[in-house]
Amino acid sequence: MSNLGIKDIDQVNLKDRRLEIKFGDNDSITFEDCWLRDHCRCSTCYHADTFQRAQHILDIPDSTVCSYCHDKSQLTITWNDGHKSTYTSEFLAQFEYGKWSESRRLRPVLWHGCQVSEKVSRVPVKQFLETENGAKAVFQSLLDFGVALITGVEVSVEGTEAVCQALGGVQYTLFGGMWKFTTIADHADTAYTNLPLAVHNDNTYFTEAAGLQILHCLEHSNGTGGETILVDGFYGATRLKESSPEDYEFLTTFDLEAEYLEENYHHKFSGPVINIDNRTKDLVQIRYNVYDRSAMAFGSSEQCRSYYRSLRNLARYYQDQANEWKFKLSPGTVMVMDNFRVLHGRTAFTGTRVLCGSYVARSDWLDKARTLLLIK
Ligand SMILES: C[N+](C)(C)CCCC[C@H](N)C(=O)O
Ligand SMILES: O=C(O)CCC(=O)C(=O)O
Repeated sequence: MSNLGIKDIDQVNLKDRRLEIKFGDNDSITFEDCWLRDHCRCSTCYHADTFQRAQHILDIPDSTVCSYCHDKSQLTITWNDGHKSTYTSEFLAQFEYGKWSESRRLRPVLWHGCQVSEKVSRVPVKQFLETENGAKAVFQSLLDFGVALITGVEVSVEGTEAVCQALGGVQYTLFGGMWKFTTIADHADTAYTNLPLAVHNDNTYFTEAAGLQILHCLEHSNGTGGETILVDGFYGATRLKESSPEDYEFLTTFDLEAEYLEENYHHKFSGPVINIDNRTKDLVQIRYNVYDRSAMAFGSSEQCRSYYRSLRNLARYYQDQANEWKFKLSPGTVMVMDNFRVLHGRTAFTGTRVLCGSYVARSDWLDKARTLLLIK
């Protein structure tokens, strides 16, 4: 018992078909024999160079523990078919369920109103592109608040593209890769007008909506308006859960259909407006765009009425001016937002207003955050 480090193996007991491992800090983890055999890291079972399992799940023998021995730093099992597996204490200690599960949760910091402006990172483009700390500041701000600003960017599509690439890579959609838009109707969407747009998420009609949306205002001349409005979709959903739990429940389970129609294009997807993680019940994605809802049939009058009641109750939080962060984008500052969380809109405008930007897939920006060790 003496001189044990925190994650040293202290004791191992075999009970039925599971091994209970006690660590130096009195934590204990119980592993099923099938799990242990599946997690054997020997070169027959695991390609250490590609980090992939080497055996098909159907080829892993249903074996039992024949004998085992351990010291502080590792456990070795001899299986009844003669195979030997060795596991380090460090490897095994990661799989305490509560800690493992907690380590995978994202921890968004909910916000409402313009005070978030003081918290969101504003990172000079050179620091973002060339330093690890600059990149970390941008991705941490996206993880915390769902928004980051990058300053001093060259006022051009090319200058913006360099930023989009570093955020995870330009995602190609029907709107193009890097897009530039103004009041010319290049696509069948009100974004391409000077009309106001109430806050929304983009791509509610895709099987997977874009992860990030990047917007850079290249020009706004001879006119007024065109202010950007941002709202934290997780904040409104959380408030709805407190005030009307049945509406929250409805919006997490009812599949709302959304669609995009244009000549030669017809996207359609059905899914909940509020998406939660099955395991933790944490919010994962808000899929909210009142304009892109398709015309739907309902299974019962009760379902139809619940739909209107719950969506309106959520919309009240999203339309509440007290929850808005409203500001004017200016040339040189690139705005990045998490399209799974933050709703964006704009006020009507006059004059010549040109924006450019792109989408980035969620998998691709989370990959950047993970390689920077900001998430597991
Ligand atoms: C960003 N960009 C101008 C290219 C397209 C905007 C599309 C907005 C659309 N109503 C949607 O919900 O997806
Ligand atoms: O014009 C803007 O500022 C935003 C446009 C918009 O909401 C969109 O492209 O989805």
